[in-house]
Amino acid sequence: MKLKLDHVVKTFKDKHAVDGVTTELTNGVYGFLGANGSGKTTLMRMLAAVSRPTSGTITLNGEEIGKMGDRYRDLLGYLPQHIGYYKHFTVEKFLYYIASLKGMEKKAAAGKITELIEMVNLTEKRKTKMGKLSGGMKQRVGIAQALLNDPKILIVDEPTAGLDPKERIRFRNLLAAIAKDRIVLLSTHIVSDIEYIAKEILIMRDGRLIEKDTPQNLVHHIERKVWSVNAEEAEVPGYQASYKVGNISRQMDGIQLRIISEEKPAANAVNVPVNLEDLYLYYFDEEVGA
Ligand SMILES: Nc1ncnc2c1ncn2[C@@H]1O[C@H](COP(=O)(O)OP(=O)(O)OP(=O)(O)O)[C@@H](O)[C@H]1O
Repeated sequence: MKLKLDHVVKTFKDKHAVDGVTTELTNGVYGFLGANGSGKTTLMRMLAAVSRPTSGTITLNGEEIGKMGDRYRDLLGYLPQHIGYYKHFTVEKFLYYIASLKGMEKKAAAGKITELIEMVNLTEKRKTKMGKLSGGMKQRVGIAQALLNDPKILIVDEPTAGLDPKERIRFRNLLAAIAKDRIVLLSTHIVSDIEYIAKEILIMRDGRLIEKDTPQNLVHHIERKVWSVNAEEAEVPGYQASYKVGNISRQMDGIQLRIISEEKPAANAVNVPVNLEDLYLYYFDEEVGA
């Protein structure tokens, strides 16, 4: 299966929220990484056929998704950034409700719901009201509802916002397992969400796709640009003014700064192994995602 984007643009008045994205996606997890406002949600909504491109095309195996109508929706599972959960519904009732909206027969839905509740590890909570679940549990119900129709394309927009680290790991593992024979598109600004599971990372900035590569290649790309520097407290502001500074660790014998720089930033600077958070800092000159 191949999802192809060709010069996709979405404009709101004179704002180019998505500005000419061209790429191809096949089975596996793709992590869309970008700062707030970089256009991830706008792109996800177009991929979910909730909105249409202002110009450009999105095709699935050569057919424009906007023209496929229900045939596309039947292949699609979508967990939007904000989803209404009906807090008085139990987990099970909520899933039956979504299944009926998707046009599933009750009998088929029953088997699928049991299977999915098990898969997202909520069997003990199936009779619990949605309002009583933690954020992570709600997101897992969100994934379950998106998987009801056994979609071949799963789109999840910022799924880990508000989850604690343990819930994030669980969610990540769940997506990795799901992605075996599906296209999974995940948008996030948290590097660790996709570090281990993404086949490729797509970096978005100002509506544009500025990089698309495997995590390993992206890291390799900045290999000689990540430095560790020993400094005195008084030197820290100077480094911060001149360089992109990541971690600052204060130790017994001084301060260690992690610096992203094309050139060696100090005589005592040494190159250190790169991680994806360095990548985020390299591309987005701002605070590193949690
Ligand atoms: N309906 C709209 N009307 C006007 N501007 C919009 C609309 N939707 C998005 N935008 C603008 O388009 C840009 C991209 O927004 P988008 O929500 O796609 O970014 P994002 O990367 O998903 O950010 P976030 O993580 O904050 O959701 C932003 O500047 C946003 O203000």
